[in-house]
Amino acid sequence: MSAQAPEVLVASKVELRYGAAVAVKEVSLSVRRGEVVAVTGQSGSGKSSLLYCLAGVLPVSAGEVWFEGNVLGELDDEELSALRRERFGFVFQYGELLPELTVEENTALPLRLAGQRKGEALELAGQVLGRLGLDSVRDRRPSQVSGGQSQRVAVARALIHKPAVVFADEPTGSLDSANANTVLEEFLLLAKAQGTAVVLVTHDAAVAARADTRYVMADGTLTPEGDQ
Ligand SMILES: Nc1ncnc2c1ncn2[C@@H]1O[C@H](COP(=O)(O)OP(=O)(O)OP(=O)(O)O)[C@@H](O)[C@H]1O
Repeated sequence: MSAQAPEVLVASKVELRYGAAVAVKEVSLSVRRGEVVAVTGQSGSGKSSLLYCLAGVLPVSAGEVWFEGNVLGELDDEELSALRRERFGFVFQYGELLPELTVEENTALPLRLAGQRKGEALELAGQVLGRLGLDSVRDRRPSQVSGGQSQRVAVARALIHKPAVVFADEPTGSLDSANANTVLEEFLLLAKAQGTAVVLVTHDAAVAARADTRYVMADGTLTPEGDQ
């Protein structure tokens, strides 16, 4: 990744409190176009809380998150939803596919939500699924595919609309290590190919090792790896 790539997401002294408890403490971070950033740390250290702040899912208690020239906290609900839908992608531990839709329909969902016609959306979904080796399962429901296939579908859905940033919370945490490695590799290759930045939360050092930049979260504080 080029050091010259522009910043797409910048957090400045972000804090998140749940009542009196401070889960994220004065975290500053910048993510460049196409950069893969990993955040590791023990359970309860605040990784997921930080991810939700960066993605505009939870409002910050203090500080600011900047994305494409906007402060997330200054957008109204409609603007924020549109931004999350169109410019961000999400992958979670268990894929979180919609059970009543086929693999292909699940993948096409972000394009459909952005108003793209069904035929075009499904065609693009078919292409992405093909790149991830999922041609043979495109008409199946999520309950009829394996765990690894299901996570690949989640990856396809997160990337299909070419978002600026994908937020991934333990994206391979439900897979065995061989499967996790392959899915992660395909995920990061596809993201790189389209210039999508990835913010990856994981407790797994082997997963974090694939990132361009690594941070460690401890007790709500974020530190570049090696600086502890
Ligand atoms: N909705 C909530 N209300 C109150 N406290 C919360 C809430 N969500 C998380 N916490 C607390 O905030 C702290 C950080 O939690 P968070 O889930 O961000 O950690 P994490 O590093 O992602 O953990 P894990 O690796 O186990 O998912 C923990 O002490 C947790 O108990």
